[in-house]
Amino acid sequence: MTQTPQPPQTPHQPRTRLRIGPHMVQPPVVLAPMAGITNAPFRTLCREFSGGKGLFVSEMITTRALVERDAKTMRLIHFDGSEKPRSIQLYGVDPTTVGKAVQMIVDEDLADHIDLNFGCPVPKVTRKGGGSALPYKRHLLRSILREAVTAAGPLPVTMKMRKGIDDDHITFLDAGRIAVEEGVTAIALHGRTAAQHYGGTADWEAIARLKEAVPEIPVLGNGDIWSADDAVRMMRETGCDGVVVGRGCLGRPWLFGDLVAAFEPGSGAGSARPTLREVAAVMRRHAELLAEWLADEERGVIDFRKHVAWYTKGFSVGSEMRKRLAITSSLAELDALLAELDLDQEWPPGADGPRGRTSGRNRVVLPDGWLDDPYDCAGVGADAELDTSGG
Ligand SMILES: Cc1cc2nc3c(=O)[nH]c(=O)nc-3n(C[C@H](O)[C@H](O)[C@H](O)COP(=O)(O)O)c2cc1C
Repeated sequence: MTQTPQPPQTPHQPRTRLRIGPHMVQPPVVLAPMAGITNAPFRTLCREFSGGKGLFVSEMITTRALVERDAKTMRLIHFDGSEKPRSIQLYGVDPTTVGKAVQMIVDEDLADHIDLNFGCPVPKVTRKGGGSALPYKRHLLRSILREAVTAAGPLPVTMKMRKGIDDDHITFLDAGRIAVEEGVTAIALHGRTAAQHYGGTADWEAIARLKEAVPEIPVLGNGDIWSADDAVRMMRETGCDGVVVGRGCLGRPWLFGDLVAAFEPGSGAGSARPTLREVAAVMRRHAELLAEWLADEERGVIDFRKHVAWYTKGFSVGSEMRKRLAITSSLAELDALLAELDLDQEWPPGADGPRGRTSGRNRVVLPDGWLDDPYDCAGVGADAELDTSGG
């Protein structure tokens, strides 16, 4: 893919490796777990661009569905044979169920790394005290981490969280200390509160503060990395040990190649600027991988539809064609439509920068009295696990 040359790296080269338990992640770049997105096909695409370097976290798996061996969940935990380490993200609200899910992963050799999600801001979940509302209850957080780490044995357990519920109820520093005390291996911090949802800009200063507060373990910074330069800058500015990249990869899996290159000393790497022809080839591959994974071409192509707008962002494709692309249900149909595009278009400057969810929200819906006492022994109902839309 066409590269735009960049100035050489400054002498302040950020660290180039990250240890997650026994796993060396080199360079220290992690694909953020994204429900409905980071399934095995998408991880494969990103790995193809990164040359296999980096860490690629699965979609969020709810612990109850896992222990109940729900059929869809069992498919979601599928890893390609070449994925090493296999990194799975769990979301659970009940310490016992989380422990059982982790035990199952260990006993059945389902993964090599477990990440726990405490960042989900959706009202359906926070209303019950789950997701990003949960770390406010320090004892419950501690119990979940303890059960997970104990059951995991030698498998590293990491956690991913937001800054807190809102600016008046910040939890990440307490949660970080609790995580260290309970033997968590690394922490990823998305520099937003639940109240911010995806609005505003991520607070990288909070990442720096967490790094100071938990010097014992690696801190991974997350939020608003849209280019490889952003990743390098976040590491420099915050002192974090690695970066977690989410929305920047939507419809842009080649960003992973840029990220890896940016950490290769003296690479002078730039950013991939694919033509629409190159983008179309990636779209075709993505749809094909989904069809193979689902063992059903129609379902695969239908699942691919959500990616169309991200892949074509900024290109002159026309709203009519975008609509037609978003209702395809076979690879042949997709091929025919892609062939109709003006494939010689250069990468449009407008396609850099933010993409995916960007909206804010002001109020976090919580259970009655949730904020009264951070140290009570609150539990959270199993229905707080019902939502699977992620983080
Ligand atoms: C579509 C979508 C799904 C997500 N699903 C999850 C998830 O399952 N687990 C999780 O911890 N975070 C999830 N997130 C949050 C991301 O992992 C990440 O923290 C967030 O997007 C901020 O990083 P970014 O600015 O690089 O996108 C999701 C985000 C998006 C946009």
